[in-house]
Amino acid sequence: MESVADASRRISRISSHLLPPNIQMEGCGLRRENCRAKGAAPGFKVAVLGAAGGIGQPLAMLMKMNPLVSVLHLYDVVNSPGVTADISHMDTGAVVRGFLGQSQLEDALTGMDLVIIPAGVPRKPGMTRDDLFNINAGIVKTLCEGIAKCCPNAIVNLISNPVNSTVPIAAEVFKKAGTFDPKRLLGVTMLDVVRANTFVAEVLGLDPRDVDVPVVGGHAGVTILPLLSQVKPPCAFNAKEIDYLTNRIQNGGTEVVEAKAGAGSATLSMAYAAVKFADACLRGLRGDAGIIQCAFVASQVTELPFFASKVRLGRSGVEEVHPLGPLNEYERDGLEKAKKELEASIQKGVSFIRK
Ligand SMILES: NC(=O)c1ccc[n+]([C@@H]2O[C@H](COP(=O)([O-])OP(=O)(O)OC[C@H]3O[C@@H](n4cnc5c(N)ncnc54)[C@H](O)[C@@H]3O)[C@@H](O)[C@H]2O)c1
Ligand SMILES: O=C(O)C[C@H](O)C(=O)O
Repeated sequence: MESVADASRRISRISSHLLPPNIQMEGCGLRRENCRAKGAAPGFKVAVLGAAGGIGQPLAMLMKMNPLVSVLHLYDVVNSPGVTADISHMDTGAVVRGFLGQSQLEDALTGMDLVIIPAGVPRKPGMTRDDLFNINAGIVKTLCEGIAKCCPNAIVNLISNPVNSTVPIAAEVFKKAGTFDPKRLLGVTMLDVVRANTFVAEVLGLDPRDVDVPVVGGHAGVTILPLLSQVKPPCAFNAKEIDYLTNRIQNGGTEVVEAKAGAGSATLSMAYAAVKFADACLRGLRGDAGIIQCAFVASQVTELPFFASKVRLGRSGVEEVHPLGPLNEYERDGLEKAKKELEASIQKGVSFIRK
């Protein structure tokens, strides 16, 4: 089996050119460095950390297809050379470079505009997201230390679970490094919105693309709070529908974990949601107006320091955190339950760094 050191050397060779790592062309007398490619076209530089994983691979593929991306860095502690070689053959504009192992983390991050983090272990049946804390907290800490050092102005999209704790961990790492900008740290809760749109559309008999359900709070169990009273297009649900939809949206992740029966959690729908969210962040960075998405961010919308709600994205990241709007009694009850659990998860993340 190839050692990490050998694989590192191999990926360095592959990554040392702006051209994709296609086969060596000496056989026909042409070396890669003699090709006429001038390097990356204008666009954003994006890194995916955990790029060889279940989410990372389809996410990397979809980001390679995004016309706003000019450079795509794929980092993982295993298998990134293969994923990089594979994706680099796609005939889209982004130049792809691979990075393997901690020794290449800084190169992976330097100069990035957006860093997407799906690194970490997923759930198995019977586990909660919080059961992932012990492993994923350390992974997120290390990666965020790298971001603070190498690309402190990058927008960070944090996917690794438990999001309700990993976002506070990231914030504490950045505070310690003196680089924390609350506008640039976003926990990705887009999958909850994607699921909510799908399930609500099913109940209403609509096309999910025409449905918009705000989902606020956090990203675990009762902290996932769909605001069904604010669905667009405006509609009414009966009590049975509200119970069914709220439970299904809150337990959508568990539904997938159980169906995968030990083979991990949502990867494909998550990659789709992550790319939808990353694309919104990039359009905001480009200066597009009126880009609103839900995300778990530093917030004053409740008394908690972090909360998921609608945010307006722009050139500096989160430019405005929207208030929750009018809630009905069912949602007000849900909000109290969500806040109780969220407070403990946030505190757990903060203590992990401050201890
Ligand atoms: N926010 C959400 O909505 C959401 C949705 C789905 C999954 N998730 C979470 O995303 C995470 C990844 O899920 P997955 O299914 O892709 O898991 P996976 O095990 O398939 O992939 C994780 C990848 O992370 C890599 N990794 C581990 N340690 C690393 C490190 N220190 N640096 C860089 N990479 C490292 C692994 O090598 C692996 O390739 C899990 O924590 C999961 O719970 C979040
Ligand atoms: O459920 C999980 O563990 C993964 C993810 O958070 C999800 O919502 O699918």
